[in-house]
Order: sequence, then C-alpha cells, then structure tokens
Amino acid sequence: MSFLTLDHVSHHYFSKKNFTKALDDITFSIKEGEFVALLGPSGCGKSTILSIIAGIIEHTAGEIYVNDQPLQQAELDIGYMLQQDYLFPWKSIIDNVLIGPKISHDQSEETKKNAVDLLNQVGLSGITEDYPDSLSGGMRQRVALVRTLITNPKILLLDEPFSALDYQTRLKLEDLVWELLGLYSKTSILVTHDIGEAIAMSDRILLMDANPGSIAKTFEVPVELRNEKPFLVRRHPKYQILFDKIWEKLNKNEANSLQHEVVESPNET
Ligand SMILES: Nc1ncnc2c1ncn2[C@@H]1O[C@H](COP(=O)(O)OP(=O)(O)OP(=O)(O)O)[C@@H](O)[C@H]1O
Repeated sequence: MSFLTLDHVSHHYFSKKNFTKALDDITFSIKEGEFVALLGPSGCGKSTILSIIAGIIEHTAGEIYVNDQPLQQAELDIGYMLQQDYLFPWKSIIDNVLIGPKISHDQSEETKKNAVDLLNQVGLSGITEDYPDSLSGGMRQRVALVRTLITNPKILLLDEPFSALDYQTRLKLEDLVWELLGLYSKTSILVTHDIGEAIAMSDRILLMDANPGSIAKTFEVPVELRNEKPFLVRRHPKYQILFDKIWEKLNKNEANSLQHEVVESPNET
C-alpha cells in the first residue's frame, strides 16, 4: 500500500509580472520506508514538490493522499533537511536539537536522553553544550539531521542536504544518513542534482524534465545496490550501467528541450 501519493499534481506560480508553470501533471506514489530521489535539471520543480508535500505552498491542481486520505485531513509529521543547516548560533547544540520538541511542549527527560543518544550515534558525543560556531560544516549538518529525527517525523524531505559540503564529508554523510534512515525505516524523498548520489542512496529515482516540470522516467535501483552502503554502491558494476542510462536520458531530454526552445523562439529578422 502506498504511503504518499501525488495524483496529477500541477503548480503555477503567479506574480504581478510572471506566470510560471512549475509542475505539470505529476503522479507518483511512495511506500512506507521507501527512499525516493528526485533528480533533474535546475528549475524542473524538485523543491516545489517538497514545498507542496510540506504544505508550505498549495498546489493549483491535483490531489495528494497520505495513506489514502487527502493530505489536508491527514496528520503528516514532516522532517525537512536543507542545504543550509539553519542552526541558531546563540543556542547550544542540545538546545538546537530540542527546538522541535520544545515547540510541541515536550521537555521530558526521555526526549533529552534520545537527543544525546542520537548525537552519539552520529559521532557527536560530548559536544552537547558547545555552540554551532565551533563546529565544521559536516558536524553542523549532523546536528541538523538529529534535530530532524528527534521529532520522529513520518516522512523526511531532504533538499540537497549535502551540496554545500566538501566531497569527502559529503560521502561520509551520505553513508551516515542512509544508515540512520534505514535503521529507523524512514520514508524519505531526496532532491539532488547528483546522479551518483541518487543511485547510491535511493530505492527509486524519478528523473524530471523542465519547462514545465514533469516526471520524464522512473528508474528502479537494483536490489543489490539498495542493500549496500552508498560509498560501496559506487564500486558496483550495476551502478555504472544505471548511471549511463540516466545520463543518456538526461542529455536526450536536454537536447529535446533546446530544440523546443529554438522552435518556439520568435523569428529573427
Ligand atoms: N516563489 C516563486 N515564484 C515564482 N516562480 C518560482 C518560485 N519558486 C520557484 N519558481 C519557479 O518554478 C520553477 C521550479 O522551481 P524549483 O525551485 O521548484 O526548481 P528546482 O528543480 O528545485 O530548481 P533547483 O534545482 O535550481 O533548486 C522554476 O522555473 C522557478 O523559477
């Protein structure tokens, strides 16, 4: 049974001067515990999809269901992880992590203990009273991950959470996030521009097309790759085969859209 379904969802942005058809007829489902990647060129609507699921913006057409109930009537606890960690510099690490529980009036000792346990699990023991300024980018993203997990969200929306990190830190964090989300069987959607990251981390990849944003093709990640840590996935021969298929499709789509643009451009006189 599907946990989350987007059913013919479209979205237009309106402003005084512009009308942007950001998403056109998006349909897909995600099962509980599944890890899906949204991959595609800049401006194809990946972040818009996350914002719609998170209820930050209202889609202009279509329907979203959570466990077969319309999203508006469903209780969907969401965890959001972004490129920037948005830690509060004036709050200690533990207070940053406990912001979500505090907002929902949970100041229990059990939650504090869970926070410390999770910090230990991501390799950040003994820094609970430190402040964000004293941490590296990778450490700060680990704190952001713990802050996201502590509220036990039903679904995690990961919007390019590794893209601001150096390559080595990025590879290490991919492994860590993948392991933790697997351990807690979290349903997750990862937005990325990185084909390798999408293959290494997810069960399924939705390749998107731009102008307007739509799903061009779905790629199932072979089961041998899904059960392997992201770093090791990159060594597998099936990784390269899938990478090439996605690369080819991406380039074909880009070429088609360029052709489209040329056809639609006004004649120069
Ligand atoms: N608030 C907004 N107002 C008007 N247009 C917007 C707004 N946000 C996004 N858009 C437009 O909607 C389209 C989809 O944007 P979106 O940010 O969802 O794409 P994306 O695939 O996440 O891009 P990127 O990979 O560059 O982050 C783009 O054409 C963008 O310019």
